[in-house]
Amino acid sequence: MEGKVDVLLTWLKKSDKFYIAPNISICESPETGRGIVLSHGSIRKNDIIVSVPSSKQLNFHTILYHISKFNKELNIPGITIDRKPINYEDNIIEAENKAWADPRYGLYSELSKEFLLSLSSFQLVSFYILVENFLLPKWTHNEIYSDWKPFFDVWPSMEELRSIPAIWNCDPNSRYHSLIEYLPAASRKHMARISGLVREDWETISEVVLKWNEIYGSLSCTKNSDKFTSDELFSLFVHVYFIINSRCLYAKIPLKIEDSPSNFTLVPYVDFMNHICESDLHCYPQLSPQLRSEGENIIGIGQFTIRCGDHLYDNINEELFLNYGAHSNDFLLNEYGFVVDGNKWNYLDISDEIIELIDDDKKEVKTFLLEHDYWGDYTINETDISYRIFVALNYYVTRDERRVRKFIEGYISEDYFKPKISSVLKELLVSLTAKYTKTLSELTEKVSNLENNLCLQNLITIYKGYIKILTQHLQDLQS
Ligand SMILES: C[S@@+](CC[C@H](N)C(=O)[O-])C[C@H]1O[C@@H](n2cnc3c(N)ncnc32)[C@H](O)[C@@H]1O
Repeated sequence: MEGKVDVLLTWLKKSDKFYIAPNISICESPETGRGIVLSHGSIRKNDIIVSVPSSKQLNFHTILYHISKFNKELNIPGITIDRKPINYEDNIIEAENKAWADPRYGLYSELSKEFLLSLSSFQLVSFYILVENFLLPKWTHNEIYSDWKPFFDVWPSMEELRSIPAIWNCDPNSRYHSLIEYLPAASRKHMARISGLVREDWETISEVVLKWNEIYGSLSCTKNSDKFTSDELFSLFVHVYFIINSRCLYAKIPLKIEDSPSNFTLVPYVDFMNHICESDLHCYPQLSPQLRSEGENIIGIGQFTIRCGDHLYDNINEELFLNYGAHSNDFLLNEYGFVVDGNKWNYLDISDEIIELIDDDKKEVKTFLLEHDYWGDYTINETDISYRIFVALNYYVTRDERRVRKFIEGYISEDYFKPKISSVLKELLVSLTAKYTKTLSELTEKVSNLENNLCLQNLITIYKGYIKILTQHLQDLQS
């Protein structure tokens, strides 16, 4: 990887707008992959760690710009190449000549402005990466590579992404499909939602990808060898999808402001930063708008800079971190494929268990809770049992509409209901603890029989986190 990082830096340094602190470097570990570390000296508050020009980022705008290098009719003022009026005949001859050398002239010219603008960021970025990183080298017998190759080459392999549950579910080649049954309910729901998005996005772009694969893969003289099978293409798409999902950084995309999941950019080198649970302490991102000088072609959305937060980095080899958000282990596992021991943002979603307990035949409890907007979404974190759980149990146990309403309105405190609901609550927490302890021991036994157990270890960490939360509240109830 060291050589690939050097190539990446050489590529980035071609832009005089790229800056990198002289005292950082890349480290690599089997648990966290690549990360940025301090190599000497110190880095203090507001120091710039790395700053990447707009033109070196991959996002909805820069991709449209690059496609317009090949598709001369793609014209979106301020985003695509600012062209002089074109002579159509010359243009066709030029395109035909170039198409022999680089298939992108022909292919990207097939993409209409309407089609491109109708795609979400995820769809356009994954489509573009799939073509540039995988299809182009295959079709051209490794003669033509994308300009983004130095960036692509430092991304994780599919094997490195193996602990993401939606990959176990979507990728027909995944060896971890059997682990799905051990996913906690929250993770299972999250996995199902992401799997749905993967399939939806594939549905949208696959028509063009499969068609191009047919046409260009068949031009070869080496019998079909340049064609991917549709399963291979889908696997590659899944790989690309999770590279994007685990590395994208929030950034406003002017063409996609209304579609919040589309507001992201991929930023080389910045995407080596690993996550830390503490928020507002470590490094932080800044996006400065593009300044346009006269006659200059503007590419992209703005310079992306990472600065040092309050934490002083002054230990050699100390890792520089970014906080990806206040995320629980269920969230981190599903979006990024890792978990953190003792993650303070962990919580437990016990909606299914509470609903099973309180949903009586007459639907009396459900009707009351629905009417007051307290049906479902019942969670517990390290410090609190959610107010919603108290409302639900208070009504389930007492059926005292008047007093529960007053509790909802804040006129009656928890102290009135606590003695009434404590045995039901305790029973529930005890049974959940027993359930998770059983799953934990099954997983622990399984893990000892497996060579490569990262995926199982992650699940074990999640269940240990749940048991810790439950034990804490049981102790509180006992005291
Ligand atoms: C934005 S990338 C960070 C760079 C990444 N380590 C690499 O090798 O390229 C996010 C990925 O890094 C890994 N990662 C980030 N923070 C981590 C952490 N605290 N513990 C374990 N893995 C982490 C996960 O694989 C995650 O999907």
